[in-house]
Amino acid sequence: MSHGWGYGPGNGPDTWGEDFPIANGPRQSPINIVPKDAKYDSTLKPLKIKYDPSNAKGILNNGHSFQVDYVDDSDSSTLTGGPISGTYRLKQFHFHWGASDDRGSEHTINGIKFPCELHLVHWNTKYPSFGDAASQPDGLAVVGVFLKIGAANPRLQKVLDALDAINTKGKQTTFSNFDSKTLLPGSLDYWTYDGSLTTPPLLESVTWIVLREPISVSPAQMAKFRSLLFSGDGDAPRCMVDNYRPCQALKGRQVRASFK
Ligand SMILES: CN(C)c1nnc([C@H](N)S(N)(=O)=O)s1
Ligand SMILES: [Zn+2]
Repeated sequence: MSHGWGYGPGNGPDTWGEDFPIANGPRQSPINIVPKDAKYDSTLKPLKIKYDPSNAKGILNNGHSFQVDYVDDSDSSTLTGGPISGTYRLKQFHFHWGASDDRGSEHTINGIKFPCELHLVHWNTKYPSFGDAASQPDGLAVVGVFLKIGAANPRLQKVLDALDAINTKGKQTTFSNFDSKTLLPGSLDYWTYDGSLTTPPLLESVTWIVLREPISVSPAQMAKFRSLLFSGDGDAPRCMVDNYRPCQALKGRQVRASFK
């Protein structure tokens, strides 16, 4: 019986192409960002991010990461401007991280991996739902933020404090009144390129917006991420670590920069 995709030896990123042939497509993510090869584009607008903390609704261990889900039935939490046209609604945010501080991010900078990467997932409201948008080339916009080892980040703490309640796959709990804008760094300078979801179904529908400035995370806070399990209650415990896809070929794509 074929088990679902994951990050282990038998179901990891190198096997995903068996069930999801788009894994070898022309616009796969993540990628290695080489700042000197990125082209400054003066037509790129500043990011405009408006999040309503009351839209936060829950936090879930989905067996691959954990995600904070948002109410997305109105335009109260949106991303506009930047490289995108129109209005994209915040659907959820989640993270990818490593077993040790030398790896964990999905995107890399000059081949350098960060210990963790935050993804804020948005969908284009020109389509009726996230599901419809996810199959369109301009359907999704994901803001990526690197986490760098340093001082403890107080803005992360409410999220990390909720992890004890969702330690195994399928567990969820309410998570309300959280302003995910507080997770962003001071500068919204970004790189952008056309890419994909980094987990199956790997749909090539994402405008990636990767922020240049990382946010901080302490070693103790990283240990909290690593306290989660991929496995469900009653299963043999498997630590949730190294839940990142390796970088994919650029295949001729241009990475643009919003800054000189
Ligand atoms: C269904 N949603 C919101 C997502 N599906 N795949 C996602 C990936 N984890 S990522 N990293 O955002 O492309 S997010
Ligand atoms: Zn992600």
